[in-house]
Amino acid sequence: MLTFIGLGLFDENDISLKGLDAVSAADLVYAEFYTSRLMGTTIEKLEALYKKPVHILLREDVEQNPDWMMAAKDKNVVFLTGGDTMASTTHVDLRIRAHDLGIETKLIHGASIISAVYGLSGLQNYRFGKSVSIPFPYISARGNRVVTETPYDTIQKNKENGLHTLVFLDINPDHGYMKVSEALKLLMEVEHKRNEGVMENQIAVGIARAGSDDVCVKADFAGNCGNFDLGGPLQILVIPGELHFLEAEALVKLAGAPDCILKEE
Ligand SMILES: C[S@@+](CC[C@H](N)C(=O)[O-])C[C@H]1O[C@@H](n2cnc3c(N)ncnc32)[C@H](O)[C@@H]1O
Repeated sequence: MLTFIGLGLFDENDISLKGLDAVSAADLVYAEFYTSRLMGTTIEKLEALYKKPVHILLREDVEQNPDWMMAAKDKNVVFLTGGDTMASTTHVDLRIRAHDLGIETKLIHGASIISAVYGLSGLQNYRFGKSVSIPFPYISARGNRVVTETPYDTIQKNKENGLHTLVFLDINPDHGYMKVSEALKLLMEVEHKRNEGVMENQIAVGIARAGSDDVCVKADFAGNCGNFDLGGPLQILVIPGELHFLEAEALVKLAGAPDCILKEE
């Protein structure tokens, strides 16, 4: 049996009791932390809680050579991830691979950043369009710095349909954890390059450290990048589309957005 377990949002105590029982009963424990991280804990703390070793998988172990899962044919193997267990396509792919190998699978869910965003911002889940990820800029083969423009386009398309965009921020071994302020600067860079003037006067919502006691939620105009200094990681960004009056009220009262967004209604 291969059991996929979501660890929740912040530290070792965010796992469900069901999840903890499954880890305690497991013969082998694997985890990946490249799609998300639990910033409030360490591998040592997880191992102390589970009373067994946790084997950390690299991206290639998960996406290219998941041969470790063969043990699940006759053992209880658990696979741990930050957040919920199936919130990334990678994990669905892994489950399908297990199915094709004749391995039985089971899911034990955890709190996800996706639903935490709705609660923390007051933005309603049915008003979100396609989500997007912003990667760190990279240097092309010709030596140019390249800023990916797809996130900007997706945000504009969602906005045309009145929809909000959830923007995941890059976690990268070389660059670290992207912050909301950096993401906004990258979006603004695309905007200036295209000479379009919509982003600056657009409300943005930044959320940092969801699930911790130190959670921070801030809404302001995207042009005020300096007001989005939210402290440490992890961070996530939302670019709202049309605001329902309750959503606008929540952003003003719960996230410090300027009052003028209420007058737009
Ligand atoms: C690709 S998503 C993976 C989502 C995860 N499987 C889940 O269900 O929560 C990871 C991104 O979500 C955001 N994120 C995840 N946990 C977060 C947290 N506790 N607070 C703020 N942002 C978070 C970050 O932008 C991070 O790079």
